This record gives sequence, C-alpha cells and structure tokens, in this order.
Amino acid sequence: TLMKAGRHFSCYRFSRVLLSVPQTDTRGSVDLSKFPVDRIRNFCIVAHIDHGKSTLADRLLEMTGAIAKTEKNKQVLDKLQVERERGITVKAQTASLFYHHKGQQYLLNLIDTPGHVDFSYEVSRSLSACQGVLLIVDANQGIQAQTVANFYLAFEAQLAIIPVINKIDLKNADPDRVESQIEKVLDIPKEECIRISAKLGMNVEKVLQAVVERIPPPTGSIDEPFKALVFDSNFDHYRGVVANIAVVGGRVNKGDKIVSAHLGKTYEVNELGLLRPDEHPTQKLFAGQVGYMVAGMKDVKEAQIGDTLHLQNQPVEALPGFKPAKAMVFAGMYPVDQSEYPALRSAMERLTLNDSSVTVQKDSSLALGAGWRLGFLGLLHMEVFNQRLEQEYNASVIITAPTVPYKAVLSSARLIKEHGSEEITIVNPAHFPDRSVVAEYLEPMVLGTILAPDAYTGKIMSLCLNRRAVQKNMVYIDDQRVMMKYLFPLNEIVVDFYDLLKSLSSGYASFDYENAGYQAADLIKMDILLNGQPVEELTTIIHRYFMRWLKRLIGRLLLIEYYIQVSLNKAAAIKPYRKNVLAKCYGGDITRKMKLLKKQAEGKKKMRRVGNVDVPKDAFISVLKRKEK
Ligand SMILES: Nc1nc2c(ncn2[C@@H]2O[C@H](COP(=O)(O)OP(=O)(O)OP(=O)(O)O)[C@@H](O)[C@H]2O)c(=O)[nH]1
Repeated sequence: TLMKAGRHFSCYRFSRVLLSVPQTDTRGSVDLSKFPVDRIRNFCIVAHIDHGKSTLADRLLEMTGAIAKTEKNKQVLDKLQVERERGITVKAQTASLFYHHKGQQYLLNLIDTPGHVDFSYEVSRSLSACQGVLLIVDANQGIQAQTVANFYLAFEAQLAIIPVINKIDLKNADPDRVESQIEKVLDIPKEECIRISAKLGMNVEKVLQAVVERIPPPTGSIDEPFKALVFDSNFDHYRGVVANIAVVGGRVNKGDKIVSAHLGKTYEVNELGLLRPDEHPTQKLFAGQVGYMVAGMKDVKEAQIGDTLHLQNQPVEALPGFKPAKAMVFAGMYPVDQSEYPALRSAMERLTLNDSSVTVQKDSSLALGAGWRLGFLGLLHMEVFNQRLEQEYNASVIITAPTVPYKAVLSSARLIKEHGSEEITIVNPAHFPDRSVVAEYLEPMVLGTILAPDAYTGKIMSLCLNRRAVQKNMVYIDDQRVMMKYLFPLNEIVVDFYDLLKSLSSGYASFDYENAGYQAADLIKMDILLNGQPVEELTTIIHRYFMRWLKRLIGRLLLIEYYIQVSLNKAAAIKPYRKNVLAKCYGGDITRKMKLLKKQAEGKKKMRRVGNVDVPKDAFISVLKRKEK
C-alpha cells in the first residue's frame, strides 16, 4: 500500500518515517563509499508489451532480498493505479539490488521501462543510464514489433544485449523457434539466449549471473569531477522535484551546490539516496551509482531528462543530451461542467508536474468554454492522462477529437509576414488555414513495423492500403511469420489503427513505429454542424480519400434524435442524418420503449450541451474512429 501511495500527499510522511535508512542498505552491511565501480552494473529490461518485464523485475528484486516474496508484491515496480489496471508500465521505475556472485558483492542498478510505443522515449532515456539490457522475448509469441524496435535502440546505444526467452513453462512455448528468430532477425547467436520462466523463478539466477558477467561496469571514476545524468524526474508535494540520476563520474554530497548544465541554475542538494525500489537516503552518491536527488527544484522542467549536473565550481562537458519528447497528438480538454474549471485546472497542474512530456496551452471555445489544448506522445498517453485525471483527481473531462501536428507552407505574403515564417504548424484544426493562402499542406509520417503470422498478411495489407500506407519492405522471420515495413501518415494510425490491427489478426499482429518526417498531402478541413450550427470542437482535418467513410461514420455518432451535418465544402455537403431511438421498437412493447427512453435520459447526463444539442462526451473522440470491413 505504501508503494502504491508513495507519491500521494497524505501517505508520504508515513512512508518516509518507515523507509528512511541512513547511509547503508537495510541490513546495514554495505558501505557505498567503498563500493568499487567495477562491481557495479547498470541495466534495463526491455521487451514487447506483456512479455514479462515486470514479472522478471519482481523476481530479481525478490532474489536479491530487496522485497519479500509474497503475492502482494506482484509487479512492485508498476506503481500507478492505471498501470496496475491496464497491466502496462507507464512511468519507468528504478531499483538498486545487491547480489553476491563468486564471493563478491555487486551493486546491480535495474531500470524498469515501459512497453508501449507511445512511451518509447522513456525507453531511450533509461537506456542512456545503462551499459546493458535484458531483451525479453515471450517463448510462445516470439519476436514482436517492439522487440525489434527496442533491440535497435539498445544496439545503437552500443549496449551489451542479453537475450532472455521467458515463459518457457507455457504449454505452447517453443524456445527453439524463438532462438532461431533471434539469430535471424537480431543477429545474436543462439547460444547467448537464456531460457527462463519469470513466473516460476526458473533460471532467473542465470540472468543475474549474466548481468554480472556479460554487462560491462560503468566507466567513470570517483576521482573525476562530479558529473551526473538526469534520466527521470517526479514531482513530490513536500520536497519538489525528485530527480533520478546516474552518477557518471566523481561524487556528490548532501549539502553540495550543484548546477544544471541546461538551465545554468544552481541548487543545494537536500537529499540523496538509492532506490531499492523505495527511497533509502544516503549522505553521498558515487561514480557508477544510480539514485535519486532532491535539490529544491520546483518544476520537473528544471530537471530536464538528459540534462547534466555538475558541482558549482567544477564545470564539466555536458553529456550528449536526449531528444526532447515530442508531442504527436493534440486534443482539446474541457471540464464537462464549467463550474469544475478551477478544480480541473489544479488537477491538471498536479498531473503535468509529474509528466513533463505533456504540453499544455490555454484554450477556449464558444461551445465548451474555457479549457486547454494539450499535446501528448500518442493516443495511449492521452488516454492514460485522462484516466489518471478521472481516477486520481475525480475530474470529469471532455476530450476533443485528437489531431496530429500538420504543417502548411503559406503563399500569402501578408500571412508570411504575420507569422514570421513561410511554414506554420497547426495543432488545432479550427485554425487550419484556407487553401487560398496555402501553397502546400504537409502531414507527419511514420515508418511502421508490423509482425504477424503470414495467414493474416492479406488482411493487414488491405488495412494498410486503406490507411494510405506505402509498403517499404516484407521479410519472413521464420516459416510462419512475416515482418512488414510501411510508411504511414501518422494521422491514419493515431486513433484506432492498432486496435483494428489487433482484432483482424486475432491479437497476433504487433506494431511499432518511428517518426519519418513530413510529406505533402491533399488535406481538407471538415466541419461538423449540429442543427445547422458548426461545432468548432468537432472540426477535424482529413485527407480527400477519407470522404467515403463519412456517411457510415455519422451513423455511429448519434445517440439521440437530432440533426447532424457534415460540411466539407458546399458542393460536397452530406445530407443531414436523423436517428430515432425508438425506431427499433416494433408494435406496442411499452416496457422496452420506456427502457430505451430511460437509457437515453441516463446517456444525456454524460453529455455536453453544444448550442441547443446535447453531445455525448465520447463523441468528440469517436468522431475519428473507423471500422474496417
Ligand atoms: N506462464 C507465464 N506467464 C508469465 C511469465 N512471466 C510473465 N507472465 C505473465 O505475463 C503477463 C505479462 O507480464 P508482465 O510482467 O506484466 O509484462 P510486462 O512486459 O511487464 O508488461 P508491460 O509492463 O505492460 O510492458 C502477466 O500476466 C504475467 O503473469 C512466465 O514466465 N510464465
């Protein structure tokens, strides 16, 4: 319970009292200042979603005595409620473990990473604090899209890669086949694979041994000037920013004055410690160690991911930075009821304090009142943010249809002067410039990787074709599975592509993507009119190709009897659509009619009045969802 509530205000004091341990580890046996760098290993676990990272992390923690072996400790590193519910890891967590190997004690710093594509920036930030990775592959599912993506991230960062085949206890496990895939696709010799069952703890000891034997120690020395990499940060209401740091060289003491290379600001170190995975305060941190630091920073933006810290009078060359996380999905967010605006604002502020990858801009609209335009890494990121607002802060919000950052090359000299550049980025469809002032519209593209059994190849190809994707490559990774690469417009995959891909392949296909720049596109602004009035919040940008979906799309939008009209331009306007909830009631079944009317009345509670029409709060997002045949 303490773990779960760790970041919550009310429980914090309590947990601090219980968890504070001076200088040494829980058993009081380790003097960290004498801990030689060559007996430190910093590593990550990376894997496709659900292949067992968290389960393996739990086993490693148990076997090294960091946590007790109980059912309750299942997935200790997944702390957020939404993570536990959805079974996904959103925010990376870190744990330092002590491990005995051949008569020596080692300090193993494990950094847990998220598995979903939206959070791949978290993976790369964690990787840069490591010298090696455990690449987990499910013995039944084999290599999946994120296995390949994570492998390349680790490979490019020149890390030692230990392939681990998990779930060998499963009835359908086929570790021989998975080993061959690893050899063929990732070019790692079969002999290097470790076969384990994280669930049963089978062979997990071999993983710990491999971490010690195959991953090199960090290169820094205690005698160098202090230099640390910030690889994650959280906000705590009592102490401000808690930064997770990897000490690359030298040492830092409580009370030292440190400088953030990025902002040039000076801070005093108030608190230092190890994460085991709870905070264990220490007086110092040394080269090679990974831990946390509290230094009076008030905003996570002061502890930028990838920033370098050094001592006030000892400047060092900054470590190569990370690419800042880039918002790829934008949406408006409004309170369901305007009177809830102040409460929602404070909930949003608290949530964004912990998630520096969300961009926030104030916005307002005629229909929905005051709100914000938020930028997210992807759709799951947006849904998780929304769910956390609702669960952790009890806020009820309307999210408008998500959009990707489009660009327009302007042709109007007046506008170019006004914007100070020829090219503008549009994150709100309502501000989409008219064709008459634009030389060219551009849309963001991504290179997608799909892995699936070959039986689904036909269906997948037609789905991709419908999404305006261009095939770049297709190879067999074994006699039954295919890896395909497609260039997609980001807009086409951002809303529901992944769900459709999963359902048409009975859950067997996997997908990952990387950004691939911008490409010219024939885009149009689509307005939606309710009872004849345009609703700015339902405006979206679509490709001309999308038009034919519209009639079917509109049907799905309506819950109640109203007129809805889509307007692309006058000539192409689509006839108003009308739906009667009672249309399905034959004859005089009055109870059924009453039930439907009651249901409709309940539905209305979840709606938002736009002009003279109540719009269900989900409509703002489902406007873009499509179903393939
Ligand atoms: N049979 C079996 N099931 C396992 C094993 N390891 C993990 N699982 C199960 O696989 C599912 C996913 O495991 P997780 O550890 O949550 O996977 P993950 O990779 O951390 O998932 P994300 O953090 O969401 O990416 C859970 O239901 C686990 O109980 C194993 O060795 N054998």
